[in-house]
Amino acid sequence: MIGAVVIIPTYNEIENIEAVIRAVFSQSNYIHVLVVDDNSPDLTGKKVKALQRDYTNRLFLETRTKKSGLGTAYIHGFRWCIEKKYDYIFEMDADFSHNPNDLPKLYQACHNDGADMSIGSRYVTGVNVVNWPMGRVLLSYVASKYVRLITGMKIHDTTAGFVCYKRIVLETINLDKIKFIGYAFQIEMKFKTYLKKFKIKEVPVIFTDRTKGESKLSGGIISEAIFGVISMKVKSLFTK
Ligand SMILES: Nc1nc2c(ncn2[C@@H]2O[C@H](COP(=O)(O)OP(=O)(O)O[C@H]3O[C@H](CO)[C@@H](O)[C@H](O)[C@@H]3O)[C@@H](O)[C@H]2O)c(=O)[nH]1
Repeated sequence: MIGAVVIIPTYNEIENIEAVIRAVFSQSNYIHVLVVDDNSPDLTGKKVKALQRDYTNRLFLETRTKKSGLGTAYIHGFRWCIEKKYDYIFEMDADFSHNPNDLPKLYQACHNDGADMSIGSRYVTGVNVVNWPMGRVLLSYVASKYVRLITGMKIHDTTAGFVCYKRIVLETINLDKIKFIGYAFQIEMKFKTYLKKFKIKEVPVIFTDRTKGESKLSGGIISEAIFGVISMKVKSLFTK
């Protein structure tokens, strides 16, 4: 996976971070990792610094002062990766809900199969989610259908957070104008990619709920997604 970097946003992921970094590096001798940590009180960032000795010039850490949301962590990471001229830029959770073994499939969709954005999708063939409580599966599945309906995007998993972008996509989208921070951030990135007519390909994956640490999902994140999608669609109609 030459020219590829995986951005891993972290907040209190001390129980997962070492294993997930090692699992990513085991996929390829060329892949790089950027961790964007929000000064986690459990010292996730310190752990990453210690691991940098094992992965010189391949493992990077950006530390922000405080918890500021997943969306802004990714925007911070995107800017860093664009400046460093990586060709393929991944989004991946730290908690193994996204399986690092699927990284090559996402890379291949962009590198060999002509996609500009590939999405590790839970809903291409039914519902491929393991260990999530039924309420969360339903929320996520219904949210994806709702977003598809409102936006018109032909994507099954619109809130997916396991994504590979070609750099050109992130250079084309105006990152200053991305305003959502939670699930809605994932929807907004896909919508802007779709509006710019980039080629999007969904790659089926199995999403497995974390066994260590805690989800940062909150009520605010859900309502941001519900109302944000409508305002995003309405704005797009006026800016055509
Ligand atoms: N730096 C930083 N990282 C964060 C923050 N909030 C969450 N993260 C990191 O972002 C990743 C995902 O966070 P979770 O809290 O585990 O997310 P989730 O609820 O399981 O949501 C996942 O599924 C959603 C769709 O169902 C996705 O929309 C979402 O992006 C994510 O992949 C983890 O690595 C977590 O540490 C934050 O404020 N700052």
